[in-house]
Amino acid sequence: MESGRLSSTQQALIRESWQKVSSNLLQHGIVLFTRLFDLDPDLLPLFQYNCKKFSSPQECLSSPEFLDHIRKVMLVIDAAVTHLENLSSLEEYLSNLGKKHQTVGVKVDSFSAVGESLLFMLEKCLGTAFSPDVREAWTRLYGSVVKAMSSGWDARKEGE
Ligand code: HEM
Repeated sequence: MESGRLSSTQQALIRESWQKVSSNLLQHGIVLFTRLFDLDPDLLPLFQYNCKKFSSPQECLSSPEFLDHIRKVMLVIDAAVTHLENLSSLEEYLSNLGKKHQTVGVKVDSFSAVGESLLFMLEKCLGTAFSPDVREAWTRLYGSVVKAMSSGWDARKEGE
């Protein structure tokens, strides 16, 4: 995860745009995950707490355990924004996080829908301030996070 891939201008754009999102992480996280289930409803069954499957995205989005997952996701992104200049310090944590997601049945491919949902949420939050340059900066940052998480995947277990 080379922070060199993000220019200092891109880092500034990310920090500035995240300020608005971080004023209410949960609220914006709900926008992200609502979009994610629209894009890929098949992700819903991966979220089970006490072995109970949700019957609809709405039910999932109102469960306290799932709201906690939303907070967890947003805090990981927040940590990436805080460590823009030294993203490699998060590499080991993210690789382990990837491993955990493989264990619960997530496929690496599903992270692209998460990325699209992240951009959707940012656009909703920022409106016209979500310029092509801001989009490009976020696409790069998210790409680095996914790359680090994917390094935790054991290719032999994929598809099991
Ligand atoms: C395809 C999308 C995803 C699915 C289906 C998914 C699913 C899960 C599940 C089932 C768990 C375990 C239960 C729980 O803690 O709620 C979990 C844990 C977690 N997820 Fe995700 N997740 C996804 C994306 C992400 C992303 C993009 C991030 C961060 C960038 C993330 C961060 C976390 C964290 C921090 C935990 C807690 C890990 C721990 O207990 O140490 N998840 N995820």
